[in-house]
Amino acid sequence: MTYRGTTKVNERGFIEIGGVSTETLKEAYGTPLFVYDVKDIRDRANEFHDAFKNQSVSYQIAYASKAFSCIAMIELANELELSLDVCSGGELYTALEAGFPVERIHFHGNNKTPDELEMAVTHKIGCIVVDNFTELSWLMALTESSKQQMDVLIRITPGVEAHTHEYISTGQEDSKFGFDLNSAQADKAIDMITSHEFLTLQGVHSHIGSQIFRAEGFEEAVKEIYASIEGWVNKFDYYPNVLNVGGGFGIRYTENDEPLPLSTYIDKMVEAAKKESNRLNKPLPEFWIEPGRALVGEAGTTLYTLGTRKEIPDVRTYVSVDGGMTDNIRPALYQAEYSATLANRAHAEPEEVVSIAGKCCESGDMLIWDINLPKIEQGDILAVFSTGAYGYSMANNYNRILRPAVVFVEDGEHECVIEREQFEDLTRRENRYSKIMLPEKA
Ligand SMILES: Cc1ncc(COP(=O)(O)O)c(C=O)c1O
Ligand SMILES: N[C@@H](CCCC[NH3+])C(=O)O
Repeated sequence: MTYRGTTKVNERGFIEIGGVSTETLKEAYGTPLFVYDVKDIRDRANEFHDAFKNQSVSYQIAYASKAFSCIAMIELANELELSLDVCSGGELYTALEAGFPVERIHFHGNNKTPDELEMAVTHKIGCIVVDNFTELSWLMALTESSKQQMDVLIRITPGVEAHTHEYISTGQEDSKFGFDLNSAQADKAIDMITSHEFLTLQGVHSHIGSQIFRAEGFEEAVKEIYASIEGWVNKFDYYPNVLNVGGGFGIRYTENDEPLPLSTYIDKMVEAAKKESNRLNKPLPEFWIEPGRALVGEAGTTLYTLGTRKEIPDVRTYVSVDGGMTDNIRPALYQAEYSATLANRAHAEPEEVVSIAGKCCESGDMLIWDINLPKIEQGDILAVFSTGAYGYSMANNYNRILRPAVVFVEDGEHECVIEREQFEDLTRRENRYSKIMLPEKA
C-alpha cells in the first residue's frame, strides 16, 4: 500500500502519522479517533497557492468548511492564507469564534434564514452568495433597514452534469441550488441586485459537484458561465469582478481513484477563463475556488478498535469496529469506498478477506466490504484512510454513540482539537417532561 503524506510504518510495525505512532494515539485518546496530518493540509493549500501563482492571476482559495470545521481547523485555514466558505449560522459562528478575518468569509446555502443573513450582515462578512429570490428579498430588506452595504455573488446552475454520485452533483439544471440560467432567472437577479442601493454584485458563482476527477466539467462550466456573462455585458453592461467556480476536486479514497494534480484543474479552468475574457475583450475577473475535500480529505485517518467477529461459512466474515456510520456516513449515503490497514501490524501479509461493519443497528452500517487484511485479532487497530472530509462534519449520535475525538499531529507531536463526547453530553440539553406521572411503588 502507498501511504499518504507523512503516514508510514515505523520500526515496530505500527502506522505512524505526523511522526506519532498510532500506538501512542490509541493509548492517549482511545478509539474511534480522527487523526489529521497537519503537514498534508499545509502541502495541499500550498499546492493550490502555487498553481495560481504560476498562472499570475488574482485569486482566493476559500476552504469549504463544511468538509471539516472546528476552531483549530479554521485557525489553520487562516494561517494558510485561505478564505472561508461557510453555509450555516453554525459554521459562521465557528469561524467567528476562531477569529477568522470576516472580510474573507463567504456565506453559502440554499436556505439561509433571515437570522443567519442578519448575523452575516451584522458581522460584515466578505460576501453572501445569493442563491434564490426569497433570500434576495430578505437580504434587500435587511440591508435597507440597517443601511449596511453588502457584497454579493449570485450562484447559478450552469447546466453541467459532473460525473460523480448524483447526491453530490449540483451543477445540473434540476438542482435545488442557485439561479437557473435557461429561464433567465439569473438575468432578473442581476438586474435586481445591480439596481439596489445597498447590494454590490461582485460576481458569479457556480459549483458543479463533488469528488470530480476530470477537469472538463470545470472547463465546460467556465464556458457556460461566460456565455451568460456575454449576455449580461450586452444587456446590463455588467461584467463580474469575481468568478467563483466552487470546489469539488477529487481525492484518492482507494487505489482505484486517480485524482488529477491540483494544478491541472487550476490551469485548465484559468486558461478557459482567460480565453473567454479575451474573446469578450475584458480583463480576467479575480478567480475564486472553494475546495473542501481536496484540502483535508486525505489528511484524515480514522483509527478504530476491532471487536466482534461473525463468520458465515462460504458467505462472508464480518468484523465490527467501535464506530461506523456515526463517524462516517459516506459508505451508507453514497456507497463510498475506503481503504484501510491494520495499524498495529502494518507489515503483516494479508491472509483473510473480511467486511468491516459499524456498530449501529442498521444493516447498511458497513464501512468497507471485502477487504484483504492480515489475520485479525480482537483489539487490533484498524486505520481507515482519507476520512478527513465529511467524516467528523457529518458525524451523528445515532444509537446514542459518542462522537470521536479529533487529534492534530505534526512534527512528532499530537494535540487534541476536539474532545471525545461523553455520556453526559448526550443528555446535557434535555429536560424531564413535567406531565410524567410515575406509578406509585407498591
Ligand atoms: C457551494 C460549494 N462549494 C464548495 C464545496 C466543497 O466541495 P468539495 O469538498 O468537494 O471540494 C461544496 C460541496 O460540494 C459546495 O456545495
Ligand atoms: N458530503 C458530501 C459532499 C457534499 C458536499 C457539499 N455540497 C460527501 O461526503 O461527499
